[in-house]
Amino acid sequence: MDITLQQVSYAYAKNTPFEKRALFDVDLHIPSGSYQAIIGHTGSGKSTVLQHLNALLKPTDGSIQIGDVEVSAGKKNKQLRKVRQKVGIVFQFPEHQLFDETVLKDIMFGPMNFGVPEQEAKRRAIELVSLLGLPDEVLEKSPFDLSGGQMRRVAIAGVLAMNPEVLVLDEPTAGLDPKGRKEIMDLFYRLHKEKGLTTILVTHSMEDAARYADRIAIMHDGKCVLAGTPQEIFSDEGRLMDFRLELPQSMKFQKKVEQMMGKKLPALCLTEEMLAEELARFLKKEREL
Ligand SMILES: Nc1ncnc2c1ncn2[C@@H]1O[C@H](COP(=O)(O)OP(=O)(O)OP(=O)(O)O)[C@@H](O)[C@H]1O
Repeated sequence: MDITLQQVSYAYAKNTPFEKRALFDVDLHIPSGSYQAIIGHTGSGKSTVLQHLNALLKPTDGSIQIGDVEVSAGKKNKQLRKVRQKVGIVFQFPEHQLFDETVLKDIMFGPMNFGVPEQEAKRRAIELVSLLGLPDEVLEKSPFDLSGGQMRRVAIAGVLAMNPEVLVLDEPTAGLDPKGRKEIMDLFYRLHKEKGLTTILVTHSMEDAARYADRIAIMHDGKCVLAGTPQEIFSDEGRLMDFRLELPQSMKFQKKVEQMMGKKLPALCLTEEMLAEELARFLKKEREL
């Protein structure tokens, strides 16, 4: 399901003394099956864009096409429920939204609320608990008796139980330790690859954007100022600095290595693994000469 923002502008508390314009004429096309990262400094408008992606917010000007549903200013739309079913959002600290007395009931709540039969909702919950690396025993436990990392996984299972076509992730690993972060990010990547799940990641992490995304959009002062592949986005450090952003760590290392060697590596290394491989290839070639 493609998502296209056309000239989207948004103002909070419009027509009040507190009016705050947060988005200005944002154009962005997110093709079905892609992994789109949205990056930008604090207050640049990322969360405001994110809330438009499943029509939690409607543009004050412009329009968004979400699959076959168009959401635009002033237009009443009866299909917003359909959009919310298809576009799942994992908000920051999603465990704050857990509420039911058992993990099983909590995960089943969303799908049953949208008319999925109980047996099917239960089947999904059991499958997802295992997919997220949790033991079966947690199903009958209170979500509030779990560790922070386990609660996060249960909350993610609740979003996945809706079988979304698009998964929107708002800093989904905030507050987790490095191992937990990587496990969760790798899991989302696997779901993206294996199920073709369109994935939209809102993040401050240049590393995650470089490692996982195939497209990156940069938000700056409420505008989408750049969009392209990671190679395109990270090829110009000066431009990134204009938007108060930095290169991913691997590319900073790459620059240091190139300075030490006095030679450039042929490719941009978006991850540390890529840098290690590229360097090994380069040194092998040098030895052969
Ligand atoms: N509920 C709100 N009411 C009024 N202004 C808001 C509200 N939410 C956000 N804003 C303002 O809109 C602008 C964009 O905020 P937004 O939260 O979308 O940025 P962000 O890039 O997600 O920031 P962060 O990285 O800190 O989460 C900011 O100037 C912010 O102060």
